[in-house]
Amino acid sequence: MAVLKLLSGMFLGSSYFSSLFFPFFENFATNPFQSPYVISWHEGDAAAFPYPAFMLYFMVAPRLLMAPFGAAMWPLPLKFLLYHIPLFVADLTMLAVFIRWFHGRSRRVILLLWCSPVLFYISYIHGQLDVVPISLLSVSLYLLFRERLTGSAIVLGLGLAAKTHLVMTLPFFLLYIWRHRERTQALLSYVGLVVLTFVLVNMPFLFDHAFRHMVFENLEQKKIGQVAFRLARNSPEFYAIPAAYILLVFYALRIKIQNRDIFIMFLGFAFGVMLLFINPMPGWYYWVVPFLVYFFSRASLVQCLLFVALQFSYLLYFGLSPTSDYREVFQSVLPQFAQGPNLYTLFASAGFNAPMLSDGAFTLMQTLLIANCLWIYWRGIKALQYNKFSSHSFLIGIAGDSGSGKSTLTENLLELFTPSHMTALCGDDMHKWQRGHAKWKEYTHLNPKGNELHQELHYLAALRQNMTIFRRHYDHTTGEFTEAIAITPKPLMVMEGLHTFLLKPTRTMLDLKIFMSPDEMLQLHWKIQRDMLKRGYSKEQIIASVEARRTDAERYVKVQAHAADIVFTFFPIEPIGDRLGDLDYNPAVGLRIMLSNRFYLDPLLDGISALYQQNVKHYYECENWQIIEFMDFLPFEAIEQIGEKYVSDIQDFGIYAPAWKGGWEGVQQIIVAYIIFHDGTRFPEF
Ligand SMILES: Nc1ncnc2c1ncn2[C@@H]1O[C@H](COP(=O)(O)OP(=O)(O)OP(=O)(O)O)[C@@H](O)[C@H]1O
Ligand SMILES: O=C(CO)[C@H](O)[C@H](O)COP(=O)(O)O
Repeated sequence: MAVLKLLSGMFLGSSYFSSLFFPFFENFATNPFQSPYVISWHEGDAAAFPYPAFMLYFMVAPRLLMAPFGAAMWPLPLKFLLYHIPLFVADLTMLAVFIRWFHGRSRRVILLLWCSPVLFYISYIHGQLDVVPISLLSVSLYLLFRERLTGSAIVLGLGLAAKTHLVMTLPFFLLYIWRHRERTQALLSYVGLVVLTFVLVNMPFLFDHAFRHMVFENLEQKKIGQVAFRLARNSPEFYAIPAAYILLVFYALRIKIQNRDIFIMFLGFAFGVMLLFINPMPGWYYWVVPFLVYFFSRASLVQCLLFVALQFSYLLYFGLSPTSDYREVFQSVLPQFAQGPNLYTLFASAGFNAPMLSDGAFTLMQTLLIANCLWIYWRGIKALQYNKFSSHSFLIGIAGDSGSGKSTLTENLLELFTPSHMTALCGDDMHKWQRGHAKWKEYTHLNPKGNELHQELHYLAALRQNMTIFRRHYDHTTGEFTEAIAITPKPLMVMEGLHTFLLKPTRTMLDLKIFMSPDEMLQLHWKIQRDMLKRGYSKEQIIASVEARRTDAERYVKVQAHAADIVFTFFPIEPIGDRLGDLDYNPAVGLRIMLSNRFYLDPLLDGISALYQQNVKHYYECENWQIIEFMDFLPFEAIEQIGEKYVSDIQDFGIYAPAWKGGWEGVQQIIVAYIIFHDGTRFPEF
């Protein structure tokens, strides 16, 4: 395919390429210190090159590099080849981005994107340059989704400096950044960098009247104002395309661009609007096809037929249109054939109704474009609506005794789901009194009487209704409460504490309940280490406090295990003995996971067993439970591989580089994430 593309680029090309772009590039290549925009302008060729400077530099780079090797005298096909190398590089770059996005679906991406007949025709037969800005757009998006905002802004600025149409994407970028960062400063720096890059790249030409006229006031842009109508005879014109575009931006504002799919769907729509309303140039379809590929890469083969039909109708229409260049593109290899009448003229002279054929093909193409857009709408928005996180936060409760590993698990979940998708609340914030208060002699921290559990219930109910709450925090380093801080609901909320499922209504409200129940000695060992290092207690104080709270731990904390959906039990592989509390002793541990038998985990467990034979034991116990035991530690690479394969929904959720951990912490992340995204949580308790 690569060879075919380059060969085609060498020998074929419409007059756009050969009569407009090619002489323009040659002007610049032979005289790089004189503005080719000014030359074309003086020669009356105002439409020669409607693109800003980055497109010029990028397209002419190989030709300039080859200048010392006599490229000026090379035969035409070789020069054409030089000018197609940048298109080829852009094409390959976009393919690389898509392959990164769709791990495990590279064959489909290669088929739909790299082998797309429409994209092939546009770049290597017709000779339009749209692959360059679209490829830069895909790189900018790639960097954005990896949270590399600076790189993304610079590449978007370069994209704008390749084709100004890209400015249409900017509002969607900003909405996405706002959704993820919620900082005006992030927006301002992003826009600033985009504009700065654009200005710097174009600086050598910005003061030319010729450049400004050719780039900012060209015929293509004027087409945007062509679709207009007057509501009354003397009323002003109503421009349909800007109106449709503004409505689209408002729609994006309303539904909030929260993940990659929705973002890309809006870009597809924004360009789709242009194509639908204006009689499109062949190259314009480059603005929508890659976004369709994005969605069809994950569709069934039957659904892909819709996309195939669109491409077929495109080739049909641009073959039957009165301006078809299907013969003209052969001008440098078969000049006589190229000058012959095109299909439209042939049909007309053979007595067929050529205008009707052409209009019919146009109608088919545009209808299929609408159908394709509706399909990606369904894929992007409807999937979001069905998604369990769209209407209210998904609440995860984590309960367990002091030092049982609640905060550690919460931290690992927070790293995986990121603070833009998850917020954690700590139950200790609901203690009634600060450290040292006389009441703590009457009640232990494990006694519900020492905690505002009903207030916590109100907080949870408010968050569930998407309301912001104001809540103080208990600072363990000072033993004091902080000022109340605002907590806004996120799609995932973790509530961790000693009594998270003690009240019945709280239990009912939680979507997933996790109980931490490590081996007693291990828990004591962990608690001693943590409280000595982080909370300033001595080993003796800690042991005395655990003893004093033992009855309350049994009565109020451990009883919650029966209400859990998942119970994690860590145990030491060897007895801890007299090394209890040694700060430098980290005992090797195993993990036993007890889960409600309503979760269907076989696909995940079979997958893990296939990867790591003999590692997983899975069995059912009593009437409510199933047990998973891992025989061996799973290294980071294994967790990452399992996560990629079995928790791929995390990408639809907007997390494209999940922070998996190795070992047991990774296993906990996998189990929790798998259950969140899979059907287990869809079934209520019967
Ligand atoms: N999976 C684990 N592997 C190794 N160490 C762990 C693990 N989980 C917890 N620990 C150790 O136990 C200590 C206590 O854990 P953590 O702070 O998460 O408990 P907690 O239940 O939140 O306690 P508290 O309710 O008192 O705040 C941690 O400092 C950590 O060193
Ligand atoms: O049980 C506890 C945490 O779950 C703590 O003992 C309780 O929060 C009091 O903390 P501190 O000793 O730092 O004042």
